[in-house]
Amino acid sequence: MIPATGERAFTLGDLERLIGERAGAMSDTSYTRSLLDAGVPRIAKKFGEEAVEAVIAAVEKDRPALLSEAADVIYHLLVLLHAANLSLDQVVSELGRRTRQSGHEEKASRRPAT
Ligand SMILES: N=c1c2ncn([C@@H]3O[C@H](COP(=O)(O)OP(=O)(O)OP(=O)(O)O)[C@@H](O)[C@H]3O)c2ncn1[C@@H]1O[C@H](COP(=O)(O)O)[C@@H](O)[C@H]1O
Repeated sequence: MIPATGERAFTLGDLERLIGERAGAMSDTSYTRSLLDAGVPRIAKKFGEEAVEAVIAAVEKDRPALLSEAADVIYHLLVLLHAANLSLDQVVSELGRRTRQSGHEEKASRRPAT
């Protein structure tokens, strides 16, 4: 059950559940459903466009725009994961696995030191 505004903090898990629910709606009433109908390549393209818009906002130091574009990026990523049959839990598990070493260590382990 997704909380009403003010009941408790909204979470990414809530958004993932909402996306799963809206996947069962009609495309004329749900943007989520219309994205899913368009397929993974189209959703991936939308995700990329939103990411570029976030990049532009960051480079222009437009914090309100970056906040808004970051929300668009996360929403479209969760729709993309849903379409690819991957869950937020799986992504979080992968992030958890990575906490065993720093990003610098991980990168260094990919190629011989020069
Ligand atoms: N968080 C979001 C969310 N963020 C962004 N968007 C939509 O993403 C779209 C991106 O806008 P753009 O202007 O970049 O793209 P566009 O011009 O509309 O699309 P194209 O012409 O490029 O295809 C807009 O239609 C936004 O409304 C979202 N749509 C839905 N949600 C969440 O999903 C829930 C279910 O939505 P529906 O599936 O539409 O009921 C909503 O209640 C929200 O919680």
